[in-house]
Amino acid sequence: MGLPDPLAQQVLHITKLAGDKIMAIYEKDFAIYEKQDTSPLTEADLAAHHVIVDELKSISELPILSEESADIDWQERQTWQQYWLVDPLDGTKEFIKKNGEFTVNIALIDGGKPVMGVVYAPALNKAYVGIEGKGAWTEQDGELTAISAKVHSAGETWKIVGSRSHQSPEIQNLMAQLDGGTELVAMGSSLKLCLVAEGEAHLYPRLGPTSEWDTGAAHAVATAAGAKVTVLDPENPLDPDAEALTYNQKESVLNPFFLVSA
Ligand SMILES: Nc1ncnc2c1ncn2[C@@H]1O[C@H](COP(=O)(O)O)[C@@H](OP(=O)(O)O)[C@H]1O
Ligand SMILES: [Mg+2]
Repeated sequence: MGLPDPLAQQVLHITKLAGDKIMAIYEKDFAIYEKQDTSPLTEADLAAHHVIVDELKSISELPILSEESADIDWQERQTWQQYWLVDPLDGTKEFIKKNGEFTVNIALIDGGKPVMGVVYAPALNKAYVGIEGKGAWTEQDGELTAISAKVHSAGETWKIVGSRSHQSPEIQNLMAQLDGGTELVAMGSSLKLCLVAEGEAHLYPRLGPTSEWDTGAAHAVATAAGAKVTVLDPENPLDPDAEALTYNQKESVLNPFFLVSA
């Protein structure tokens, strides 16, 4: 049985096409690039971007905002009710380090909210899909498995997702406010939000810069799996009334700090 939404099925297919382009470059010996002007990262990023844009245009007339073509006027973006938000290759450090934790990200945003998203990690052969009101799944070798965020229960060790690339005193501070032990789970790219979506972690506090395309798709997966993605105030990191993270509501595409919580 496939996904309960033909559009999501098509988007999943598109992320796979982009993943194939990325893997063809990832599997090369990066040393061959030393004598060229280009880098494997740029080549993989652009190859994925082009296939995603071509394929999305063939199935939909909605505008596309991709990290690789993000110079679209705020004047124009303000007119968008729905659009595709794309990060063709998230986790560039992970790609270069060859640890496999990089992703292809496509989100459908409607009225500032991610309503459908696919995150595909080609090197891990694993995809995450979230569809508002219908649920969230992982997909591996054609097999779909429903996922859901798992709320922390009393006495359990808090599993907190952290960046492989940066740590901060604010995160230490947040961890000090939690009752019970804490364990840090390291992960690269948008897979960090997916860990909360699939119940492998309770919290992902992001106290560092990200852009909207870094989070849109995984945000859709997380919320469809029952998690929350809210704006994080470092002074009050566990505020139960924190507002949802939104998209395309301001000129800058930078996200505020945010918290993903099961
Ligand atoms: N100064 C900055 N401004 C905007 N985004 C930034 C940033 N520094 C890091 N990021 C974002 O954080 C992501 C890496 O996060 P992490 O280290 O947690 O995996 C990067 O994704 P890319 O790898 O796609 O560039 C990048 O988009
Ligand atoms: Mg990115």
